[in-house]
Amino acid sequence: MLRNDTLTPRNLTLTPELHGYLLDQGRMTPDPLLAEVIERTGAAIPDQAHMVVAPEEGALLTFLVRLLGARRIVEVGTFTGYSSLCLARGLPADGSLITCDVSAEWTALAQDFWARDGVGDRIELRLGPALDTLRALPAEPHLDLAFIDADKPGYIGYWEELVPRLRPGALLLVDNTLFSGEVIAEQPGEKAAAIREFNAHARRDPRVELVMLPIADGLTLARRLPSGESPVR
Ligand SMILES: C[S@@+](CC[C@H](N)C(=O)[O-])C[C@H]1O[C@@H](n2cnc3c(N)ncnc32)[C@H](O)[C@@H]1O
Repeated sequence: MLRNDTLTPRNLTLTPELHGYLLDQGRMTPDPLLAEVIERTGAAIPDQAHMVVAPEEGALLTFLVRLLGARRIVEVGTFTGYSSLCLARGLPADGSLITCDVSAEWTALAQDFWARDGVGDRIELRLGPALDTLRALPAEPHLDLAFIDADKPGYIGYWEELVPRLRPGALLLVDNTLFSGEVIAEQPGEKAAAIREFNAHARRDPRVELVMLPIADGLTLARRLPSGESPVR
């Protein structure tokens, strides 16, 4: 068994300059519409603007949708629509994204951006507590990808509704799973404690295999195992 102190973290501190280089060289710099989402969110909702996913994470969402050839997606946590745009842009013309939120005010901004991007017809906004929306979805496995990025104490409930609805091989992505590093604090705050409980819950789940990436605030990728397939680890 490898001791923890023999594992050297390889992660870099991203200075603004290095972050700019990463976005540029990875072709992940927000295009004018995505940049406008960031700017208008900052102007309209300055206290909450940090909730928009990072540009590199948004680019990864589009990439994964395309990689999987995903056609049916569910998102929990719309806000002003940045991640929805990234997900919808990866969909084929007949693909669909259902996105859940409780705020009519914040998602009004999102709807404007989607329409202007030409992906509005692929996105269905469902307003109301996400748990109710997820419970109303068909129970059988039909989703190719799902993304959780909403209230942290709700994560386990969202996971439990989404995992059975994933097709074999489908991906469930979960945001903020390192929660600014607070997940390992001795006395984590309420949200970090909820994420820690969620992480332990996901880690024990035999229906999926997992990786956790230190991108942005931490992103967990869970792949629904086809029946008879064992996790690689
Ligand atoms: C972190 S933000 C989502 C950010 C978004 N993914 C983006 O890239 O801009 C979380 C969102 O979850 C929504 N939310 C909070 N509690 C919710 C609930 N119980 N059901 C549905 N949405 C909820 C909030 O209104 C907020 O817009």
